Amino acid sequence: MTGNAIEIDRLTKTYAAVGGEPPKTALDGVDLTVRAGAIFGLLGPNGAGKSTLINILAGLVMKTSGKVRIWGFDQDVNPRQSRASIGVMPQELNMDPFFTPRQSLEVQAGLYGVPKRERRTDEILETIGLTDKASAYARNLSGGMRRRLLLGKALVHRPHVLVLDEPTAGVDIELRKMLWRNVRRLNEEDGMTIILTTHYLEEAQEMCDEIAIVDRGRIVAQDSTQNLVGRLDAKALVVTPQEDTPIGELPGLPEGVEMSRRPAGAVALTYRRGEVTAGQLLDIVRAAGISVADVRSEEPNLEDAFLALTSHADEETSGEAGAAA
Ligand SMILES: Nc1ncnc2c1ncn2[C@@H]1O[C@H](COP(=O)(O)OP(=O)(O)OP(=O)(O)O)[C@@H](O)[C@H]1O
Repeated sequence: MTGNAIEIDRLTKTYAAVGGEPPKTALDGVDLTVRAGAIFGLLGPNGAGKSTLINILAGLVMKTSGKVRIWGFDQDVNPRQSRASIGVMPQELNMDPFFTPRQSLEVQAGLYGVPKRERRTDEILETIGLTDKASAYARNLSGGMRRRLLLGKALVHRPHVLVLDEPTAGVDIELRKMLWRNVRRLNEEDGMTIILTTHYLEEAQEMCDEIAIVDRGRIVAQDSTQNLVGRLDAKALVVTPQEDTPIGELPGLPEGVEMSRRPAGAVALTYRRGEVTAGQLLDIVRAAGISVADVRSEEPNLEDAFLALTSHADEETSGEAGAAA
């Protein structure tokens, strides 16, 4: 497919009231598209609605309203085809302790209606590095092995779209590397579209070519990783003055340059690339009679972008959110 792997229009989910708790709106009008062939990151603070979104894609949670299309198939119109187009590696490790990895993969393939001759159980066992544990009971597998088995189960029906919900939460470095190697290979060699949630921003920055940030049930940003990082106040020049020339006001700062205070009398001047240069800012500082003791430049990263978009500082004090980048 050359178009979009996922198209979501005005998706809402309200969980019904339970035990004195009011109803909870977990998704509030989400519009989201994921390009076929992308490695797409879904980021957001705890409780933002990421799992709800993924579980709706997986067909595990019923949406309240809105449209979901997976690989071109509308979930309401073609539920079987849309379900067959997606594989989900869930967060939790619940699996039947009396199944071996081989049996688990076979049962899963059966559930998806994959004919026996088309099953790729050995190949998947090899991919997830469980060939020598193929006949061990799941209860005897380590946490890392169980997680790999969950990945294997998500692959039995050769889905076009693979969704990974926090795949590397709490796993060791070896397993994390192995998972990412597999994900990259599935994306590059098999052309699989990958959607993942992670709390590790560095990982998202490294792995994903596109990212959506979810906050309180809404998408607050969706862009290429590069643009997302670059579109916030792109750089900050941190200037520390000599003690005898503290920095007060800085007349002549161009519009769009923000000044925020740092420890030891320093200030951070946040500016956008292309609009002004560090040299011009330093000239303005010197023209204000300030002797510069130290100057350094800060590059933004995904964490800055994330914090600026989800910090909610705008509710209390307007305009502070992006100033620390
Ligand atoms: N079954 C449920 N019944 C009622 N409320 C729920 C249910 N599942 C989730 N919620 C609520 O919906 C909101 C979104 O939860 P969700 O699990 O989708 O967030 P998340 O972004 O995946 O968070 P985390 O990163 O902690 O997994 C939260 O306020 C949560 O308490």
